[in-house]
Amino acid sequence: MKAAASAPAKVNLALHVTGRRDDGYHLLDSLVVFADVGDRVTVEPAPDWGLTVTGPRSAGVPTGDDNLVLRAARLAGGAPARITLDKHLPAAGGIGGGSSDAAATLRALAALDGRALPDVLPLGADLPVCLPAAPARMSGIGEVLSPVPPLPPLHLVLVTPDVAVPTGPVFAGLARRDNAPLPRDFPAWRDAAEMAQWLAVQRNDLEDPARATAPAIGVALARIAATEGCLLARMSGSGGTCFGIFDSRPAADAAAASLRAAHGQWWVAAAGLIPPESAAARRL
Ligand SMILES: C[C@@](CO)(OP(=O)(O)O)[C@H](O)COP(=O)(O)OP(=O)(O)OC[C@H]1O[C@@H](n2ccc(N)nc2=O)[C@H](O)[C@@H]1O
Ligand SMILES: Nc1ncnc2c1ncn2[C@@H]1O[C@H](COP(=O)(O)OP(=O)(O)O)[C@@H](O)[C@H]1O
Repeated sequence: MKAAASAPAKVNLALHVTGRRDDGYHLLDSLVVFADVGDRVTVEPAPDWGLTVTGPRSAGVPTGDDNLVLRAARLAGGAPARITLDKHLPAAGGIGGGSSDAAATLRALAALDGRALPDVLPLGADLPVCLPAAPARMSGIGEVLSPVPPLPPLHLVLVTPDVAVPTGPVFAGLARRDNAPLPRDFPAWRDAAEMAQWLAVQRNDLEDPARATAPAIGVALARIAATEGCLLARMSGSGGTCFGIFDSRPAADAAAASLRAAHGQWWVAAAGLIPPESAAARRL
């Protein structure tokens, strides 16, 4: 018997850094959504824990105990399983690959034999939001999740220039750590254009330090913004994945095709959002 779960790409539509705790972790205020592209995790009972990493983005992904998939599975407890991780998302890209994989592993193990999903695991600030994989306002250092108004249909183009951007050094490069939070109340956005307008006055405070580390991010943002129909171009997480917002799938597909043609070494994907609370969608 096998069970599988999808690990959708996490996208920080806005990410404000509002402070820093005594332990060095930063306080965040972020609007997080999940795209319908991602990795896939399959589990099957086995005498011992094991991991195989496959797929077009498997190169360089750890295959041992340092992979978040195995760490999450062991910490959650229960009977061991053989885990296959099919990697489609670029690692170290600001779209939560490792955290989303870890969350998908926990969902797949729960589907396999009914074991409980742990509430808290010491596995990274992004894991809590990746467990439900639903749109959320994320604060604290990532552990405080609150609901957001229903989102309008959004079509994204995700672009990872050919750079891996480690998260810690980007936080360390912040010029200010006491930036303003997102507005207290979020409006009910009626369509993609209205949402893009609202997001345009929000920020990703990690963009400047990430661009300083990896200038290709600035190039990607400019190229996405210049595609036809792009309503807004921004960076997700600590980068280097950037995204454009479009109001239709054909517009997103056309932009993705032109970016792919011009930048063969970039990872480019057109995507929609996974429907909130949809377990079926998470099994993509
Ligand atoms: C920035 C965000 C935004 O969603 O996304 P990514 O760029 O990783 O996708 C996350 O907060 C990243 O979460 P995650 O990747 O799980 O981070 P962790 O492993 O916990 O931390 C890696 C390093 O980032 C810094 N860090 C992370 C989160 C946070 N709130 N404050 C921090 O200062 C710390 O230096 C830490 O050592
Ligand atoms: N399942 C995994 N997929 C990708 N990277 C992983 C995984 N498990 C551990 N890692 C390590 O975590 C680092 C950060 O990767 P990732 O979680 O994809 O990035 P980000 O935090 O920028 O979203 C990688 O450089 C890699 O060494």
